[in-house]
Amino acid sequence: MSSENGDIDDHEEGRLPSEGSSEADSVVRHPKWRPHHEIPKDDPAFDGLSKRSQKRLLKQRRFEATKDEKRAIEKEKRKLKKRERHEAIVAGLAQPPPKRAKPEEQTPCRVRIAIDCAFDDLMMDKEIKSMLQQITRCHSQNRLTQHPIPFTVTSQDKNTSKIAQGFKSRHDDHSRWAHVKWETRPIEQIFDKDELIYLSADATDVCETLDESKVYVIGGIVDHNRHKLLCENKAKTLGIKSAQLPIGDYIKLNSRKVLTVNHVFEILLRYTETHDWQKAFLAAIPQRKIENGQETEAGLYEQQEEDGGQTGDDLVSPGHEAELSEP
Ligand SMILES: C[S@@+](CC[C@H](N)C(=O)[O-])C[C@H]1O[C@@H](n2cnc3c(N)ncnc32)[C@H](O)[C@@H]1O
Repeated sequence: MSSENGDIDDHEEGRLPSEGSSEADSVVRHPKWRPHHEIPKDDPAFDGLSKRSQKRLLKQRRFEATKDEKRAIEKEKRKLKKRERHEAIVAGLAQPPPKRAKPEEQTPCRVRIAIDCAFDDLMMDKEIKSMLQQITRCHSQNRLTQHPIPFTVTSQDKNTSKIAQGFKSRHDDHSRWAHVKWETRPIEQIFDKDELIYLSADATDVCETLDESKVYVIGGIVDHNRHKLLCENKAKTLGIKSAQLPIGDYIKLNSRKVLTVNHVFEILLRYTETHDWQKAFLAAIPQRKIENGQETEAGLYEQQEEDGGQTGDDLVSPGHEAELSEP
């Protein structure tokens, strides 16, 4: 962009700084282009690295340098949101979040869910972390309702499962969570194939209702769609029926309809309460993911989360938001 005196604006993103060369002035770079001189020449950590690795290291350093500041900003934002929500509740403009139910006073649903955690090897460490948080959130949702859905987390051998090890290192007393079973065996060894329905956004069949004699399997993976058709293919290989949620019949999403484990879990939970898919989707899927700004209630219960006040969205690491909508 030319400034008033006709010079090239060096700050315009994607354009080379003016260095007197008319050729350089006319070259338009990719918006993510940054000058190479940012890579420190006298830092031995960069020696011998490929350009790509140098950039990665630089990016990591920038991230480390700004991490605390960004966290503090996020914390402030959360505080503000919490205050706003409180004020809205006091003013009668929003509903107070439901209270946690005591396990002994809850009546579990007959519908069952299994979270198939046999995909550790396909996830990076931060994705494993995200998976732990998503499972925690499923449990948190169960604690807020009178009729929780019992769920089994499968493939949880403590010697081989990164998820099991992750929970252990968090000193979480997860093994005592109400309405949750931790199974070392894989799904196909625990349940009869006939009672299993593998949920998959890629399935041809659509889940019209929830059948109390079935176990609905959610693929316990955060993969940002690197592994396309993963669960659909697994269901086929095991000879298990698969089905997708009827999202398209009720709401329009801004992007693809692959959801996170906790969102799928919450949709099923809300459906068992209301028997209304539309209400279930609007209650569980974040507003920004829904086209035409249909009012959602997603996040209404966030304050009561056990996972450090994180919202479902927070559970997705930066740059990985795609999976909410999905990749
Ligand atoms: C992040 S997704 C996994 C995506 C993975 N690439 C795949 O192909 O299965 C996590 C799980 O949520 C469930 N899920 C997500 N979106 C769904 C949808 N629209 N319908 C049914 N199940 C869905 C599936 O069980 C899926 O395995």
